[in-house]
Amino acid sequence: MATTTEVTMTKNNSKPSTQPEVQGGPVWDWAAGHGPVTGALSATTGMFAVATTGAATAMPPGWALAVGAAGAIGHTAAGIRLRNAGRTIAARAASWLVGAGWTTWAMTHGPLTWTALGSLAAIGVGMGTATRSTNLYEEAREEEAIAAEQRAVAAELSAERRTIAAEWVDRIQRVCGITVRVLAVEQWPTGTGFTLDAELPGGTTYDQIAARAAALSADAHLPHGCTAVAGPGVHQGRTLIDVSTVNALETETPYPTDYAPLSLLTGIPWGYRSNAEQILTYLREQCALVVGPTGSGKTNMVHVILAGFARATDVLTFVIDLNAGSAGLSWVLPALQHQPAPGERPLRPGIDWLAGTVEEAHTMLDAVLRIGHQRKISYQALMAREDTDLLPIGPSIPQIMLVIDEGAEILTSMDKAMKKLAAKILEVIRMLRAMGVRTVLTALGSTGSVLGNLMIRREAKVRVALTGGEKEGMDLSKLFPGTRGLKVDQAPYKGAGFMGTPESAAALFKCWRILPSQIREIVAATSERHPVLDAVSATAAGDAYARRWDADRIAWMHQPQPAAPVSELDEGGEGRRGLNLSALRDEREDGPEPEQGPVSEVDRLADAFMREIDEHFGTAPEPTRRPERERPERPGLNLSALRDNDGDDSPAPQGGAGPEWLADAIAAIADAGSAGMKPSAVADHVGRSRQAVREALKAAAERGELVYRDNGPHSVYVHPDHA
Ligand SMILES: Nc1ncnc2c1ncn2[C@@H]1O[C@H](COP(=O)(O)OP(=O)(O)OP(=O)(O)O)[C@@H](O)[C@H]1O
Repeated sequence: MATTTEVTMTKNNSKPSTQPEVQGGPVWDWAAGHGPVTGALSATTGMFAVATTGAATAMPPGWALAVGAAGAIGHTAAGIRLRNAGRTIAARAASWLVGAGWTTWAMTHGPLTWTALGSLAAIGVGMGTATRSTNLYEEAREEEAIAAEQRAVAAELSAERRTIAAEWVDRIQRVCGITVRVLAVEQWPTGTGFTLDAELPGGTTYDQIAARAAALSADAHLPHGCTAVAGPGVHQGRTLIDVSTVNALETETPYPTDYAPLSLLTGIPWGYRSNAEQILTYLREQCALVVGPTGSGKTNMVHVILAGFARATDVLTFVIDLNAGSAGLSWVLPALQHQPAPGERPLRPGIDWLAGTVEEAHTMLDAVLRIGHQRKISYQALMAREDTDLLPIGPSIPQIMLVIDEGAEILTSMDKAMKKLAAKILEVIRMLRAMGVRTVLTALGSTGSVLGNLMIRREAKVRVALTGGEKEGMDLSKLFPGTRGLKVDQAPYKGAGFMGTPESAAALFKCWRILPSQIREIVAATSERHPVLDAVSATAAGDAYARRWDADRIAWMHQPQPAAPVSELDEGGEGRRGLNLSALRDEREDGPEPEQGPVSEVDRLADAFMREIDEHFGTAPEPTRRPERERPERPGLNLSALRDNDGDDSPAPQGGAGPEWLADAIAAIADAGSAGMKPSAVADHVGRSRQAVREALKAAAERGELVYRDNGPHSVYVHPDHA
């Protein structure tokens, strides 16, 4: 009767055999399952064998009946445990009983008669048919059970969605006085919130809801850092309301380690929204402005921006960082210090040009302007052929992204030298959009004077405000005009803030954290990927560009970075930091060779680096003559790197208002926010006599550059932005 067991277990017994192969005979697989036909065949042959053997050996017929009854009971119990359908259990029990009945009858009347054989055949066919039918029925039942389970989950989900929809319809009605109809609720895959797709009542616009974002968030008891932001829907009568329920901005997320190639045309990621969606910037025609007070994560963000440009195959990045070049250095030094193994190509820096001084910045901006003008002339035919008024940017004609750290401060500086620089930056912004030169400016504060500039307002629509918990001087309404409901305290985390682009409305965002080790990895990973400046541009840029990695131009990069204290600088003159490169050059060329063993080693390395770069990558045409020595410029005033670079208390030789250190003093006072600074603290900061500082600050207040807050011995000077 063992074979009948196999018939009834067909469905659950279909696993492939794991029995080891037996050598020397037919393989008898006891674990193999049966289909309805083989099962019935196996059962009937088994019954026939038992009946003939039993008849021949005079076995008591009751035994077969007893075994059949036991099988029927066992299978009924097993069927119940497996939750088989009643009809399946009945069919299997009946198979056992009919089989046992026939065997008993055949043992009594003889199995070798036509009647016995005929009835056995009929039983076999019946068993096969019944098994097939119960199997089909069980499969159908199983499928139906799965479908029912899915329907239950869906019903539960849609019940949850319906609850959310009803709750938000009520809330919007209560807080905004607008009755919307929610058409869909989509849960974010990250599990950190949901989006409502709502239909607005006639004559209502989504910004009426957007303006009440903070009130909606409070009404919904959302955790800190979570928002309910209404944005445009598929048409003007619909709105999408993003509701974040988990604060994704709180956690520090490392820069994604997939350093895959990017293109300026398909967007460069700068960070992510509360729903973990990446924010792409499209900078073919747009400039960008990143505002972040000290400690907000601005330097980190500049590195993330440079990482994106380094990964792009159609971008060359020029960096101006008068703060001792600190933002750009991390992208140059890994290449400069790289010791290629034999046969290995030297690394190219992650940026294509770094200006750490005012002179170098002028050289760079002049070259960029020449490039732009020459591109306009030389690429006329190409643009006509391509039927476009925008230069077709790509790996063969790369876009130049000019990243200027604290660039907004240069633009608003009152200093004469800075004004000259500012004029060139503005010319680049105004003239070279079509020719593939765009800028990213950073600013310490969103001062009215930065955004008061029409050019910046018009050209820099990609805007970022890193708040990092800082409230002073953070005027989001100036940076994101027309967007209401943004509050600085929604993003009190470093690297978090608000970001808006023409494609993505201003809302909360977070920048990835990028570590120096990742910068080194990206420099290595992208070294072979950077485009080469097109010949037209390289010729226009001339020696200034071709010799940008010359030893004398990059010698400062090897100087110890922390600025020397004022006293040292004043005493020796030797201690002047790497900012004034021309000073280094002059000493070597005009006077006796100074005792600078390490510098000559540096020169040697730098020369080798320059040779290798040109040899392997041909980044620039070989210059035919030494560049004219440039007239040293007075260093600028309003940047921290230049703070200690002054000479004395006398007025600036250019006739600028106040002594040279005044801009530094004003910057420090601005940094102090609404608390302001006492003249004595300013004197300590700039290392000047109190008397001289008092007079200069007073004069600045009279010119309107500072505000004097009279409070007896606690009187302070406050920057107009914070007054
Ligand atoms: N995206 C980020 N995620 C998490 N933490 C960050 C992020 N960005 C910056 N931080 C933290 O904030 C600190 C300051 O960052 P960063 O130096 O970039 O700020 P900053 O605004 O440039 O300040 P400073 O002007 O003083 O250099 C970092 O050391 C890091 O601990």
